Amino acid sequence: MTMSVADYARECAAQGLRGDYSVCRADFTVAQGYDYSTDEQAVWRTLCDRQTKLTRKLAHHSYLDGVAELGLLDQIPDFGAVSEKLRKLTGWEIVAVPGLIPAAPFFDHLAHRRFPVTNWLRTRQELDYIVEPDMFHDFFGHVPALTQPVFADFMQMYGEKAEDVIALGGDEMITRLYWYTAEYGLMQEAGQPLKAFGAGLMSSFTELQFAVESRDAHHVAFDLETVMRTGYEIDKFQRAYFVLPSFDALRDAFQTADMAGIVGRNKGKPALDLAAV
Ligand SMILES: C[C@H](O)[C@H](O)[C@H]1CNc2nc(N)[nH]c(=O)c2N1
Ligand SMILES: N[C@@H](Cc1ccccc1)C(=O)O
Ligand SMILES: [Fe+2]
Repeated sequence: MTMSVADYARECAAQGLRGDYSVCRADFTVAQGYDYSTDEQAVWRTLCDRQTKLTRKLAHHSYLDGVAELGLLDQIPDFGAVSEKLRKLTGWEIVAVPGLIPAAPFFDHLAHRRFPVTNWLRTRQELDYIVEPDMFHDFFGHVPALTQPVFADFMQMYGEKAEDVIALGGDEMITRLYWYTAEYGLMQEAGQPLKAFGAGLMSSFTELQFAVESRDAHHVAFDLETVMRTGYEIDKFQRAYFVLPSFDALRDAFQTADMAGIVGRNKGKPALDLAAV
């Protein structure tokens, strides 16, 4: 692992990130510490109610199938109980983290079928959008699809491949790929208008609508190498969203990619300007 918890804690504090990294284990996990206030429980229910009305209409069926399977969004999830359920369905579990964690430990968790979920919740002032991942994003956005066997396998493979790419020096490139697919991807669905696929869209009231429905949203056809060259910002609406033809197309692109070639060609080059793609 390239970064120590202490160094990362200093970096996050300097950037104004909200998590308490002082209590992290070496793999960046913490105890969930289930002691949420009644006000936080109310914020959780409000978030779920508002967002479920949107996802019903705008989310890809692969996500909605997961929500149906996972059920129960009426209170802040107990990570232990959810993990028990997931373990039976797909062999995944969720682990608590204090917030954003570095790419290497993040992908190592995925490779071992553990999904990191932040243990704190956004405030009432951030119902529409928050600039860093919180529990609502991590749980509501990412966890439902982990109940689906094909997706569950894909996410583990993602973690494994990512570790290979990081070893080649491509940590920025693999992070962009994750960003523009798992976080902000759009996906086509037979006989349907364009749908949202990425978790960063599922958890934001305003960006979900913008990305899928706004005429100002810039949509670009998915191309793996282009994605891996395209820079991003985590705290603003995305300047472009890549459109995936299907889940199978994503998996195939991933499986057949010549990652060593891509990294070799692009390492050290400046990120692509989104206005140009
Ligand atoms: C891999 C890439 O950096 C990506 O944005 C990861 C990093 N760390 C994370 N950490 C948390 N808690 N949640 C996330 O969604 C991510 N995403
Ligand atoms: N912007 C997302 C949260 C998020 C931040 C950073 C990275 C990924 C997701 C939301 O409002 O829910
Ligand atoms: Fe995320």
